[in-house]
Amino acid sequence: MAALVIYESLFGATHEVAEEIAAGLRQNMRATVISLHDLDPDQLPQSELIVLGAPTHTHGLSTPASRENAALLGLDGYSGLQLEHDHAPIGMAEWLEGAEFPADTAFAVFDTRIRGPRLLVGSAAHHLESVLRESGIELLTPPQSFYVMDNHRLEPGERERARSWGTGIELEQPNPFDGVLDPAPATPASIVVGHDGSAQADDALVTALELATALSAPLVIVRAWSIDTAPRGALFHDGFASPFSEVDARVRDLLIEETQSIRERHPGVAVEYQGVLGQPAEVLIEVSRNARMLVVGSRGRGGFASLMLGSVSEQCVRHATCPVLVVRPPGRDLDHEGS
Ligand SMILES: Cc1cc2nc3c(=O)[nH]c(=O)nc-3n(C[C@H](O)[C@H](O)[C@H](O)COP(=O)(O)O)c2cc1C
Repeated sequence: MAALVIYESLFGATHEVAEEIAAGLRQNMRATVISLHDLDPDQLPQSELIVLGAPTHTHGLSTPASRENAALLGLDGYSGLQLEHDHAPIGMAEWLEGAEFPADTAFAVFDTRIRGPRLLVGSAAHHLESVLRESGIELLTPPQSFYVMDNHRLEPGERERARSWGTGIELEQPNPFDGVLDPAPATPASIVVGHDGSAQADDALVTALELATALSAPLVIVRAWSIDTAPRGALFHDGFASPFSEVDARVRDLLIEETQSIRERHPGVAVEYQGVLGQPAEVLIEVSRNARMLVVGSRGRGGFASLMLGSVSEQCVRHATCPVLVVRPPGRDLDHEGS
């Protein structure tokens, strides 16, 4: 999840607020702060959330004339105010006229202004809201104002308020289970084989490849994963939880790597790989729903314990909707195992 806080600021107050809001946002997502004048348009499509902030000038967003007045104030030497930029050719209103945003971007807006009834002092944030609304964009959260004193500096406590407003902006998180409990079903001509990385899964794979060769059938090799069995380092990066689709891809890569030497013995078989979050039997039954056959090892990584609890192969035999072949390890007598 990434947010971009874009601000316009003449004397620095809106800039300060933008930094605090970004610090708050970082509790939940990555956040970058950028002045309107340094913005690279390529940054816009990379952000799920865009927060826009501007100072209130003459009741709304700044205009060329109001910025000129601000520049005079900043240059008079008495006010103690320093301009953020020597030259600020455009303001938020002008920039928005030419800006293009990806359709699914979420927006929030804020301003800095003098404390007082909005009808009297105006609000750049409300102006921003109506400009965005004209383009069909609705805000994620109501416009927010942060107050400056007569000297244009932030009132005490406003930085803290800005930070907690940032923390409170919540994007609707994509459902991490979207799609994952709905793995792609194998085609009716395919043979599906489960592979959990165990020696017995290798045996099942050898048999499945032999059958696929004999029947000229495509093969789907499936590995189910859970939080406990996900590859090391796949669940988090840079301190953020990876989307499950990314972990699926890592599991799939590992599956390709671990089954390569066996697969190479049957170069004529068309093979597809799937890494899927879910309970192994459920995933295998789902993928093989319409398939020609499901092939599983008699035991997976769970060994004896999983056999006692009802092994994957047993659940597949009971519940799969296609024929199931359970491959015994060569030269072993299952009747006497574990006793
Ligand atoms: C030309 C000019 C016009 C302003 N008009 C308003 C106004 O109508 N309402 C208001 O609340 N503040 C007004 N202000 C005060 C600004 O809101 C204040 O300068 C701003 O919040 C400071 O933010 P900045 O440091 O990021 O530029 C005005 C300031 C300037 C320089």
